[in-house]
Amino acid sequence: MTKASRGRDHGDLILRLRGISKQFGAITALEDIELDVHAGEVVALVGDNGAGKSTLVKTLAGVHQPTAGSIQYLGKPVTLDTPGKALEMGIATVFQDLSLCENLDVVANLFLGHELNPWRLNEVQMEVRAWTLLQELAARIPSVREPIASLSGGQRQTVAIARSLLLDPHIIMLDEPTAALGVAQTAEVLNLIERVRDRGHGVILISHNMEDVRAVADRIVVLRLGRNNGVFTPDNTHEELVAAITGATENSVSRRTARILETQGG
Ligand SMILES: Nc1ncnc2c1ncn2[C@@H]1O[C@H](COP(=O)(O)OP(=O)(O)OP(=O)(O)O)[C@@H](O)[C@H]1O
Repeated sequence: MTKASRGRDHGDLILRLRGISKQFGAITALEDIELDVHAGEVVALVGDNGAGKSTLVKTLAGVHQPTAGSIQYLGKPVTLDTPGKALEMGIATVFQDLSLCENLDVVANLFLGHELNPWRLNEVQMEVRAWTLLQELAARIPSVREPIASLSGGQRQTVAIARSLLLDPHIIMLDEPTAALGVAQTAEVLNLIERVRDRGHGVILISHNMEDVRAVADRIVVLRLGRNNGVFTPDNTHEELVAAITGATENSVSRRTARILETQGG
């Protein structure tokens, strides 16, 4: 679980996508996508409905195979054939449905699917490990013996994120982690994302909420109609982001660009 176990340093390039395209029959979901993710950074992936965010995440999660392009992972070209392979290589995904078992407690959910793990932990060891991890993440879970059904939306998201960290992934992808959460719970999840980043994981955050994105992202990658449409930082204005997302031509960015061109033109 330690950083050293995967030999990762903040700033290391973990993932590099070049020219990634994905066709579903006649539909082009992704075209010529570029994306870099470094250790210890939060890259937000934003775009309107149908922009290709889910397709890109599923491609990295080993669910979809790209039709064209290359994926470099830790400096080597890789093929992510299956979800199992992506996970094993250190690319974890927390999908929107969270895949938690309502009737099981936090410990059971954390270790669900890890039955074939090398640790072979007993109940007590699992409980200790669950507590340690949640404490490291400063997660506000009342008790690890609490069934998921009694937790809030933010706490469920926390459990799902903690579970994905058990195998110490290099990359963790979060699909709309704050959707349907209230203000306080959203703040809790955003804090958690920062702590995940501080542990040196590369975080890919999909969100429709620009406030959340601007609060935690180091870089904001905009997709539009399946293509890259700019890389921004939280220093960019809301209008600039919205313009890139919607492709609006008459907006502050286009006006500013026009002014600059006019000045340069004399
Ligand atoms: N399995 C599939 N078969 C056919 N077309 C698909 C499939 N999955 C996605 N698409 C299409 O690919 C395009 C990109 O969809 P995708 O779900 O990746 O967008 P998105 O940015 O995640 O949108 P949303 O925010 O609505 O989830 C859309 O036109 C969609 O209809």
